[in-house]
Amino acid sequence: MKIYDTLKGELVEFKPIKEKEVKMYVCGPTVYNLIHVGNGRPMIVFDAFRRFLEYTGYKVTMVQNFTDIDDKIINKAIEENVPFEEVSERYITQYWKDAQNLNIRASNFHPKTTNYVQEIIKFIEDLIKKGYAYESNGDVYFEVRKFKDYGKLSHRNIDDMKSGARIEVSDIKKDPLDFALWKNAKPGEPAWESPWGNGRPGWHIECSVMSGELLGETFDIHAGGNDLVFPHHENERAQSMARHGKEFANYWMHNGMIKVSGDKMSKSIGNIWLIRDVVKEFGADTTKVFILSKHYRTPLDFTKEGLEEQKKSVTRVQNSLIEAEKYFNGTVPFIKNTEYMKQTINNMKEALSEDFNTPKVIAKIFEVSKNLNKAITEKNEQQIKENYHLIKNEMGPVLGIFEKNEVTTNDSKMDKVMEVIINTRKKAKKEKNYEMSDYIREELKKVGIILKDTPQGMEYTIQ
Ligand SMILES: Nc1ncnc2c1ncn2[C@@H]1O[C@H](COP(=O)(O)OP(=O)(O)OP(=O)(O)O)[C@@H](O)[C@H]1O
Ligand SMILES: [Zn+2]
Repeated sequence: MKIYDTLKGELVEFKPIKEKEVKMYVCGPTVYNLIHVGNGRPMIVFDAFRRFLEYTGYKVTMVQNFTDIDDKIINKAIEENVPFEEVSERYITQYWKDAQNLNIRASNFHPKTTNYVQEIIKFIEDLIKKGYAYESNGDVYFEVRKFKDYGKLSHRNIDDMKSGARIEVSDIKKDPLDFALWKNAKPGEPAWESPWGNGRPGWHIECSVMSGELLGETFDIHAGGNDLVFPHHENERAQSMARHGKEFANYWMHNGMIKVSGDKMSKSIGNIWLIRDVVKEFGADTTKVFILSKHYRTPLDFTKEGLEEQKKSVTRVQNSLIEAEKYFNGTVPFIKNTEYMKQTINNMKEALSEDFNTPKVIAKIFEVSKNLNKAITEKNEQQIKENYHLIKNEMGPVLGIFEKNEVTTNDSKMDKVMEVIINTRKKAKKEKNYEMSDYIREELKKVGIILKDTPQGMEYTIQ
């Protein structure tokens, strides 16, 4: 399998540290707001990548952190006049709702920064001992010039960076490039005791610590959005390599940005689309297909038109699956992989082994769905089974799409619930409990569900 490694700046052959095992770390969200489509991209892409690794026989250990202490969280807590934990816990809970709606599997570990403060302190103490960090005014800084490899991941030259205008000048740092490992707490801010006084961890250190604790000092793949390459990942790498004296992550994978009219979709710019709103309007499959139909490293323009377009194709696939199920009265019989199936599966594996080329696989799914429709029209049972199982049990699950019948599941569940309600009302009427039967009718009416007596029995309509 080949992947593009940001550090080497080229496609490279992937070789895990331990045969058939992959340990990977994905930078997770800072939990002070609801997840937007931009944050959704690494979730969707790396969930699919992990599924593919597992599909090809790797045992994967995946870690995705929650940054649950940070300036943005503190500011939100001050705004709302609540403890910072209330903000972070609220958005972690909401994260899980979004992840579940998107059919994204939980990682093996979801560590939170605040649970690793002692390990963080220890890590910083080691960096100071080794001469890579210094204390200043209750803060602790990493001394970038001491780490010879600095800039290698983001392909930047340390002297060019220094002349860059965006780095603030401060008299408490030895060098403007030095970054905070530990921040002295201002009065009233959340703080932990440390050898440097009360304070809290800087942003980058948490990922070095949690990845090291859960995956080891050197692990296979580090992933995240490409907005994190510098400074976040450059700094993570510097800290970890300075402390352990060995490579941090063997491969670096970065997804491109979701953009809106040319700008990065971002909370700070305010051009965000919440993932839950998009899933509600277009469904999880369309949201995921929209993202996976572009190669993960390229920028992707978010437009409603783009989603609408994608929804048409996705609905065609969903309908073809439903029609196949109907053809066999519910369950499409199992079939042993035929030559056609084996070849299609091999094509998929080849595409995904070439820097995770999901657009090729999505295009193939659309083609297989067309074949499925044709087979249904021609009543060719063998081909119905082949094409159906290719989508439903091979290509779909590998990417995390078309696993649930989005079109029907809710409708049929709703039918079932309504059947129970209608029967309860019937029973109430039979027992002359008119108060109860009227209550049921009126309460349903309030939410726009109208009961109607028809020659076939009681029916309902939703307004
Ligand atoms: N527009 C985007 N497109 C793709 N990935 C993104 C985008 N915005 C954030 N990410 C990724 O989402 C993950 C979670 O990031 P985080 O919560 O730190 O968001 P963020 O970068 O602070 O968002 P924002 O810029 O909206 O404040 C990271 O891997 C980050 O790279
Ligand atoms: Zn990180």
